[in-house]
Amino acid sequence: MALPAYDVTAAVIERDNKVFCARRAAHKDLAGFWEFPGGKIEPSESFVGCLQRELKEELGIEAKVEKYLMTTTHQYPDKLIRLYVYRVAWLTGELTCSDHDETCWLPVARLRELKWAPADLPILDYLASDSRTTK
Ligand SMILES: Nc1nc2c([nH]c(=O)n2[C@@H]2O[C@H](COP(=O)(O)OP(=O)(O)OP(=O)(O)O)[C@@H](O)[C@H]2O)c(=O)[nH]1
Repeated sequence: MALPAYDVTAAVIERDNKVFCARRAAHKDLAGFWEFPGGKIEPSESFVGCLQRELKEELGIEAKVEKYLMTTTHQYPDKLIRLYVYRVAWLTGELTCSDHDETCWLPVARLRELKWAPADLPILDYLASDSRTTK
């Protein structure tokens, strides 16, 4: 039987030359793994609309989705994830985390110190080679 497939958006938010990282909480799948904030696209929702909604729900911020960066696909044992990654500017709102159990800001060169969700590893490669991202 075919595994379920999900379209998921994820945000690379940079401030002061550091990237925002969030750890999946104990009640979630992939608990303890780090990820970029975002979530599953709901029916008839746009990718940008999904990301803005998720960032409002999870972090309490209004965000401007600035640029599409990449898509990465990963087959987990129980599902296929297609991750659509965008560079996002944090516009307003105090960043408070309701969905993750830990967060941090790291320069791109240090992102690999965290244990990332396997689907995210190509994103780290992308950021390391992206001239716009501060290393
Ligand atoms: N948001 C996000 N999800 C990721 C990343 N990497 C990755 O493998 N995923 C996977 O993509 C899926 C996103 O689901 P989610 O649980 O965060 O999304 P959601 O809040 O919309 O869904 P829910 O209502 O089922 O909890 C999870 O299976 C998660 O493990 C990432 O960097 N960001």
